Amino acid sequence: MTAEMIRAEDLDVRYGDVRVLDAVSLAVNEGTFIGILGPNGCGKTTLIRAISRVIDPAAGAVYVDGRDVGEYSPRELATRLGAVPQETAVSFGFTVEEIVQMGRHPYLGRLSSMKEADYAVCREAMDLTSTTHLADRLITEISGGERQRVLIARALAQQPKAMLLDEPTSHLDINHQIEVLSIIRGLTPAVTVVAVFHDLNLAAYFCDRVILMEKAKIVAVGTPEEVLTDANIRQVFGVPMMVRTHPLTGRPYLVPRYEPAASPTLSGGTPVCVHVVCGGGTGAETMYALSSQGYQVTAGVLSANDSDCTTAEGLGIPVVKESPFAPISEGSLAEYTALLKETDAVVITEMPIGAGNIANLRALEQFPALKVFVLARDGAPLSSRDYTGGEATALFSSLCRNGAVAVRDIPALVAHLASLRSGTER
Ligand SMILES: Nc1ncnc2c1ncn2[C@@H]1O[C@H](COP(=O)(O)OP(=O)(O)OP(=O)(O)O)[C@@H](O)[C@H]1O
Repeated sequence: MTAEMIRAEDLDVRYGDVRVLDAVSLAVNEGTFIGILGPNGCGKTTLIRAISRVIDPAAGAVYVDGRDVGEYSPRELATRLGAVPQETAVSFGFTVEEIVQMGRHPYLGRLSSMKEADYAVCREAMDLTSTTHLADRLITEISGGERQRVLIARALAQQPKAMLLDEPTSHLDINHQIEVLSIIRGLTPAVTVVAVFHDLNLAAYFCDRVILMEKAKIVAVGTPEEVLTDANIRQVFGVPMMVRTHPLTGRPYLVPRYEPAASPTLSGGTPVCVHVVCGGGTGAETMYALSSQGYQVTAGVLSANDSDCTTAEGLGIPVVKESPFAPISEGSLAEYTALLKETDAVVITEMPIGAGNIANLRALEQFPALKVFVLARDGAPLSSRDYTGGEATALFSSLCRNGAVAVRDIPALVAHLASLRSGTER
């Protein structure tokens, strides 16, 4: 069984009357990389500080490597826990090399000085963090990002069994974010790592497990897949997200989207429904724009491996799906026509039309009263996308005779839909 490196039990921390940690418990297994996430002010730094005994909790206990932190001398604790604080302002007058060498203090006797082995550990720590070239510079005269890497080097020089890092990448550019987190990741499993993150995607990629905090409490713990769900992020940060699996890493990645404004309604008070007929990525922008503005969007029929299908699902849009490369089946067609009966308008994007999806257009002929908008953002003639030998072009002509409206861009589409909403176009 994996041993626990850090255990916190029922931690309570207050500042005056304000409780900033409320009965927080957590267990961190040896050798893992845990990310702590949560909105500003929820207590992430306080939790890190309480674990490293920078602050004393009003109640609760912390165990590091099987012992109550209160039983360690500060020196002993420093050989178990290396802390990299959020605040990177450090004392005036020290060189980078001296700052890193401070990491060896827990190993030195009161009067003993650094030995070759201690210098070697410091050199390695500086090497790992790409700070060797800064050795003689004053800590006050380097950039925030460089300082952050120096403080990581100092913590590494402590050769701790666990590292606690408070936003270790907050001052780093993307290159150094990845470099530093790769270094930290590389420390595991020899070192256990607990790090506060603001970037959900970096946490999703680098961490084995994540902890999600909200208002002084932990609200979710688990793998990034388990914790970083749209529902959890929406609850804690109030931001709706599209959660996908990164095609290259297999890890979740999150893209924020706008919370729909108050749902537009038809004059009768019901939400405006818009069905998007799309494919091959031509529908993403339309679905996103309309759902962001509170329209009740549906989509399809789409092949299950079409990127528009993935987008619809990511946006929580009901979508009629068909098996990849199969023609539209009777079942899908029935689902599609059921949606058409309920919708207020249909938008056709600039998708290529072939034998696989022509049924999407044929079905529209059964609903001559339906308001149809044809997006023509690329200005290309329909014939250039018609792979049906002319049937699609003929169907479009017929739709236009029935009053389908060509719109040149999404703002124009939204303007039409808004007049639908106000009842002037019905
Ligand atoms: N020394 C202090 N005195 C009084 N209140 C404090 C002190 N330090 C933090 N707080 C308050 O405690 C709460 C938690 O702060 P903490 O720094 O732990 O949050 P955080 O989740 O790390 O936030 P951020 O993401 O902004 O860094 C906040 O409301 C903060 O204002």
